[in-house]
Amino acid sequence: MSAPLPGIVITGASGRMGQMLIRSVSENDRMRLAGAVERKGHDWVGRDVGEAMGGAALGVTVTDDALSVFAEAQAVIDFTAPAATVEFAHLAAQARLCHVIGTTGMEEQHLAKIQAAARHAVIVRAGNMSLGVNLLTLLTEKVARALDAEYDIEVIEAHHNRKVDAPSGTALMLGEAAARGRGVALADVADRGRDGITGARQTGDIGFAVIRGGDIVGEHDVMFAAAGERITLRHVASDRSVFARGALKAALWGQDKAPGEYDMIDVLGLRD
Ligand SMILES: NC(=O)C1=CN([C@@H]2O[C@H](COP(=O)(O)OP(=O)(O)OC[C@H]3O[C@@H](n4cnc5c(N)ncnc54)[C@H](OP(=O)(O)O)[C@@H]3O)[C@@H](O)[C@H]2O)C=CC1
Ligand SMILES: O=C(O)C1=N[C@H](C(=O)O)C[C@H](O)C1
Repeated sequence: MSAPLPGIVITGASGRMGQMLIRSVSENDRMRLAGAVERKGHDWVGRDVGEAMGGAALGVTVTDDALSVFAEAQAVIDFTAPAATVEFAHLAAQARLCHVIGTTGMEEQHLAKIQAAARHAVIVRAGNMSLGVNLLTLLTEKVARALDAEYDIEVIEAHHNRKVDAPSGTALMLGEAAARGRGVALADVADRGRDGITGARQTGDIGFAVIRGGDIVGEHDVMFAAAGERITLRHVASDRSVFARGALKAALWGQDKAPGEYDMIDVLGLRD
């Protein structure tokens, strides 16, 4: 008899990523959809998640009781909001299932709680789950290491008009990679908001610029600008399925790992 397929729970089921993940999990023959979670009072709670999405029934009823579905599953994929993710991390640690976190906009207080939860369960967290962006972080680090501070580093990101956090999680990942390449701490050199008489750019700063508009899925440039030349590394996501693909891979990868916090570089086997 073959082993049962790992059961996957999706939180924030009605969201842009939630719906993409429900579709991806239910179409994947290496896993089964084990639950769909929405917040208390949401009008999807109590409905079949496939029907709530406007399609065929999937045999999974949306619940607001996360722990009840976590207890019967092997992984939860969570693209929601920082406060919700901290709560889910606590429940996932209780149920000892793998928690894949795509949520961005985390502050220190959220990260500390997630780190505590990772003592009891596997957590895979990344501001961007796509293969392309994770490769781009490695390239960014390498280019930043090769160039001196005469090359001004600017990270430019563009997203849809519903996005609530800025700079994006991906932009911050790329900024961290550039800072690592330079051998500095991003917190010491990040320039995140320019407006008015800002003074000239400080040598060594890593600047961030943010665009919000329409239905842009996610675009990121890392620019290295010097006198007489400019290098730009670019990633363009045109479909959210690239994020879902990485998240599903992470959920399977996490099944036999020891408790701890991991990222997509671990999942993709790209760590030196
Ligand atoms: N790491 C990656 O690769 C990617 C990360 N993201 C990140 O994922 C997150 C979600 O993005 P997106 O899908 O576009 O956002 P949406 O706003 O479309 O979806 C968020 C979902 O989470 C739900 N939610 C919020 N709080 C709770 C809660 N307490 N309990 C249950 N559900 C809750 C929302 O419900 P409600 O509508 O009721 O508020 C909503 O359904 C963002 O942080 C985004 O930056 C996005 C794409 C890729
Ligand atoms: O909110 C989004 O949409 C996205 N968020 C992530 C981020 O903050 O970088 C990843 C992706 O760019 C889409």
